[in-house]
Amino acid sequence: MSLVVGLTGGIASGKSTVSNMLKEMNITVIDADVESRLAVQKGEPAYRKIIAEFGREILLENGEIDRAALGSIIFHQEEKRLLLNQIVHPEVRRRMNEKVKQAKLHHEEIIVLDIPLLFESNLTYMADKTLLVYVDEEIQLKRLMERNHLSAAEAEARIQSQMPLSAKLTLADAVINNNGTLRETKRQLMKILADWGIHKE
Ligand SMILES: CC(C)(COP(=O)(O)OP(=O)(O)OC[C@H]1O[C@@H](n2cnc3c(N)ncnc32)[C@H](O)[C@@H]1O)[C@@H](O)C(=O)NCCC(=O)NCCS
Ligand SMILES: Nc1ncnc2c1ncn2[C@@H]1O[C@H](COP(=O)(O)OP(=O)(O)OP(=O)(O)O)[C@@H](O)[C@H]1O
Repeated sequence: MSLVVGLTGGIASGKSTVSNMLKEMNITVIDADVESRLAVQKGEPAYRKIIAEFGREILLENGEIDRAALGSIIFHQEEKRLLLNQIVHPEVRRRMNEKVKQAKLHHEEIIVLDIPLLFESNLTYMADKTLLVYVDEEIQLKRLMERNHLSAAEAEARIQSQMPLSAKLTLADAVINNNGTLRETKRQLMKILADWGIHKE
């Protein structure tokens, strides 16, 4: 019976960093952000719905979604964000469920679902355990600004579009404090996996 772990956090809290550590241990990670990108590619059902709702001004020259343009809309207008979520999230859930099914057929010891909005979208039913990657807000803001080359206002708008990380602390089964070094994050990850009966090098 596979252990299904819902990995979550906040934007730029370190989910992908932890996901990469898990992949290095040959653990299957199913990434909601990756599935979300695939779901909105040209020709996909969600692609047509997004154009119908947001217009062709959110397209690049090559006809693909201009992610920066769409982001600048939805991270500043809640009703537009909810509209996009209604279009994209069902497709993401469908695609992830398919991949979970495939992974379970291979009787994998552990399957990790990297879902940024695990708690916001009430998706904890998909997982046996939830693992939060926590970071202090000022570090989160700094890392997001540096990674995405965003202004403080733009980064803050993205952070404010999610449940505060402090509120997620009480919801998760386990927490990795990612304020420190990668080495410290890895050590916490290995201990949590071991506590859950998953022993990796
Ligand atoms: C708005 C979009 C086009 C911006 O694309 P961009 O490449 O800049 O960001 P990316 O997709 O890599 O997301 C980066 C992070 O932003 C946060 N985020 C993305 N979408 C949302 C959302 N609807 N609500 C809150 N936070 C979000 C997540 O922490 C995510 O990890 C894209 O995020 C999108 O299509 N979002 C809607 C689908 C969604 O909710 N995805 C996130 C979880 S499935
Ligand atoms: N412990 C750490 N020390 C220093 N930098 C870190 C640490 N953890 C993550 N980072 C950096 O912070 C940024 C955000 O990390 P990461 O991309 O893993 O976050 P995320 O939660 O996956 O973000 P998103 O919500 O956008 O998917 C990246 O540039 C990453 O290299």
